[in-house]
Amino acid sequence: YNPKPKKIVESIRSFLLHLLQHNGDAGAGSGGLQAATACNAAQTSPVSPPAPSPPPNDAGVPTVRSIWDIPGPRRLPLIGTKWRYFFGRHRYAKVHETFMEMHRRYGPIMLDVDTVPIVNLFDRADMEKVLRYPSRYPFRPPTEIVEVYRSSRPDRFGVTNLINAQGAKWHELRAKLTTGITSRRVLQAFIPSVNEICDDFVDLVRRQRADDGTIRNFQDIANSVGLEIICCLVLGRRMGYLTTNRQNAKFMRLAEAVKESFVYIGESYFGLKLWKYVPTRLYSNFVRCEEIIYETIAEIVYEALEEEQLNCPDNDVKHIFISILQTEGLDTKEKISGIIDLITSAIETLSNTLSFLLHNLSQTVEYQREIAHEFAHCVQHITNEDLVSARFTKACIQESYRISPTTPCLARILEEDFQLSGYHLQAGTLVLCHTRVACLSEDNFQQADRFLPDRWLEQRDENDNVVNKRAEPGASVVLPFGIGRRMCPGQKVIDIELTLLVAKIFQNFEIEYRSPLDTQFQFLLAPRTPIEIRFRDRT
Ligand code: HEM
Repeated sequence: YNPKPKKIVESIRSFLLHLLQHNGDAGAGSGGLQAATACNAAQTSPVSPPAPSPPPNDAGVPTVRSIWDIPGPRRLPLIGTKWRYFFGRHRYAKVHETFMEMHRRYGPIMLDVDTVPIVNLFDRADMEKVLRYPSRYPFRPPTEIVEVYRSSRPDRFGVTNLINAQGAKWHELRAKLTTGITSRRVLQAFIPSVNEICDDFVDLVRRQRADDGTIRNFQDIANSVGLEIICCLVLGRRMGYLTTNRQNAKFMRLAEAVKESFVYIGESYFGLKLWKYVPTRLYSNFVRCEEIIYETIAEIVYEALEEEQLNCPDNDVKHIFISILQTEGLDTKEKISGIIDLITSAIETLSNTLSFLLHNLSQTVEYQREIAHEFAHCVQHITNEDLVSARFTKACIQESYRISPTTPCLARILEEDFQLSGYHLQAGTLVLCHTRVACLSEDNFQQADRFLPDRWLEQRDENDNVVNKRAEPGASVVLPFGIGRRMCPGQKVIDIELTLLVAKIFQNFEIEYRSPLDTQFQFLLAPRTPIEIRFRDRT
């Protein structure tokens, strides 16, 4: 670990520079502190306050304002607006609610100041401008703590990885690591295996539920199914996490380490970031999780590789990880850590998304019946055609992404100057597009706080012709997987996985959420655990 005193000087210098600028809270009234402590306000945002119009110059022509004119919480010497996160652990865990409050208070755009200014966007039109910018290599800010740790382990990791890389290097990694998991042909051929895994999941629920039908730690089996599916896709073999005792201590440690590492990544963005200079407890904990993740998954990958070599498979049916390992132009470390990243990305994201979706569906038993009805004709395996025609199930999933996404915002670095909500932002500015806030705003969705899958359904006549296309004005901000060239390469896998899981669950059970759902920000938005769900056999 290398302390970097130069960086400390840089940070201090940049804050001193900010101090020379306007000092925040310029927008909607006074009392930034008050705004920041009002974190537990209601979840949904009413219609947004309009952007204040630009002040006219002497000739009466509205002037374009700079980044430092953007309203936001008061900026303090050296710590900028970071003080907002210093009020106990809950401030950080509830940061998604704080952003709702910030939107209500400051309007469509808000400035935070960290080591650099961060522009928070809440307005749909602004987000569309930024996210739909036709970029060759979209620029997403890297996760610094991952970069710092990985560069301290050159024995294991290449110079960068897919999630953090930029420019031509990112493009190369993206092309070489994700071709298999995004291929329609590969994924369609994978559907029978996902069917089997989902059947095993249903059996596991039956075996593990208590006498009253309750599963007490639902997140554990949700993690197991996520890992089983991604290992089956990438490594081409069943791991047995759902059917055997392999759901053992080692695997539980892996799932826990993935979850915890997201928490530490999230925390590393806030506060004073002392971990950059000294190995703080946060940094040491993060390293501990990363080591568990690397060692456990590397062991799985190497085991699979050994078996593959023993069986000498036909070249045409190469598994995704073998294709990656045989790719030219990347070094072995980049390939192994790329495979590990793909597997890791698929565990917690799926588990959170499934838990939120089941919570939303548990509120209305008719929705559960409608899903069961949609798949009633599938006695054995569900096919690709069944998945495509399951309109109601897809509408439920889409609505759940809108109302309870696991990724509440998307980050970009502007590649050219932009005018957003009347402010001039220069190329290089870091912006956060708060899609969750926009999805919960009445500006974009009527009855935004209600789970209403019908809003995504077209009206059809008796011959199944569309007679009325529903046009939700806010549809463009429902972006659970991001957008553009940098969007999530796992989307198609998750589409299949989630639809099949929901289909099999409601073919077999009616569910009831037994634990209250509380959300916490852990880099991803996650349900507070443990989650208790009662599964009653469908009669
Ligand atoms: C419900 C599950 C998932 C959600 C909600 C999700 C969401 C996201 C989002 C929002 C991004 C950033 C996109 C952007 O900046 O535009 C992303 C990136 C990424 N995701 Fe996912 N993801 C999920 C599952 C997966 C799975 C299953 C995999 C792997 C198979 C995966 C691998 C990745 C990778 C590698 C990136 C970085 C892509 C790049 O920078 O080029 N994700 N994901």
